[in-house]
Amino acid sequence: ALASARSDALIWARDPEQARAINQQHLNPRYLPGIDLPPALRATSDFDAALAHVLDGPDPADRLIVLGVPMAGLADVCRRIAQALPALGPDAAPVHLLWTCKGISPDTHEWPHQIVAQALPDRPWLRTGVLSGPSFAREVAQGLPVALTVAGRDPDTTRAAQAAFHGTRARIYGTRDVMGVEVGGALKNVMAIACGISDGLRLGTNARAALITRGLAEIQRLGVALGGQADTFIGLAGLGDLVLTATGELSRNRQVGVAIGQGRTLEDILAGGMTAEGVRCARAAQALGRRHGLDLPITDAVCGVLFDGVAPTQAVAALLARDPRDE
Ligand SMILES: NC(=O)C1=CN([C@@H]2O[C@H](COP(=O)(O)OP(=O)(O)OC[C@H]3O[C@@H](n4cnc5c(N)ncnc54)[C@H](OP(=O)(O)O)[C@@H]3O)[C@@H](O)[C@H]2O)C=CC1
Ligand SMILES: O=C(CO)COP(=O)(O)O
Repeated sequence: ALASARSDALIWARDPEQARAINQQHLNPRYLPGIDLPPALRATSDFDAALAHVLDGPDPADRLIVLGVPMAGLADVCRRIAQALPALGPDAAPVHLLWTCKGISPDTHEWPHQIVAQALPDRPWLRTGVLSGPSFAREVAQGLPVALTVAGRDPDTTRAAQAAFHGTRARIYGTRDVMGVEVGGALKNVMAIACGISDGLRLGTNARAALITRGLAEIQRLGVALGGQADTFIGLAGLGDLVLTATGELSRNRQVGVAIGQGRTLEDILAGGMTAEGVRCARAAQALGRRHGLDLPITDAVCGVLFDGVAPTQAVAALLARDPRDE
């Protein structure tokens, strides 16, 4: 998206072959086959060179890094940034660092902003935030319109992201609610698995709408308990991304659910190495809910099916048999 409107967008890929394909053929055959990338987009597999490119740009007000790695790679990439970024003085122009990952650490139950803060402490010139919302990568790469939320504690960060993407096909809304945006992004993946299971079982569109609506209530319940703002969950990073992922055929989390509903095993589905963040974060969401004394029945049902051998039909029956309650 950035390279569609600016000539200075540089992508770093750890695989030199991928960087070469982007530079020479303007293609990303592994992840976005068949899509022509903007000719202005350049790539490198040299991490230090990528960081130098950010620091040496002509406009010091324009230093922006977007981390597009999955949760499993976030700490690692942040540590590399910590090693490679020189210490800048207190008067240095800020460097804005955004991440796109959606999830919770399965081991430590940490959120992305906590992982980033731990890996990159004591750098007042580094301003951080999360970029999230309904955004299938393939559609963004095709130049189709997309609206996203950027959340950062410092308004400079949201402004920097909005300015960087202005003039592209991506429209960015700002908020300060980092926690709410991260909870929305992580939990919608769990709900997308639930909707996929329902659709794989051919339970119909009424059931899907029920799961989306009650799933949103569950996401909001956890998000507010963790300090997020209730309104965030009816925005792009909440309802927007939930609707997209629970219903859109491009969603990998939804695809996992559909395959399970059709009778395949999780091991078999993930054997190809597909990133489905909802699988990795469902248990952590469940644990956080329990710690806060919250009722998260859909998350519990997804965990039961994914990890505890509960049959999908049995999980549906258990959800329907819960005691009646007020909406
Ligand atoms: N795909 C989408 O439509 C969207 C994804 N997201 C979120 O963004 C995050 C990234 O998703 P996505 O791009 O789809 O993930 P993919 O797994 O498809 O791609 C990840 C990219 O990150 C690289 N990578 C993975 N681990 C590391 C690491 N430890 N160090 C360096 N590079 C690494 C991969 O490199 P290599 O090929 O060498 O393995 C690959 O280039 C996820 O949390 C996802 O939920 C958010 C919005 C939309
Ligand atoms: O987060 C996404 C769209 O906003 C991508 O969803 P999947 O990870 O389920 O493909």
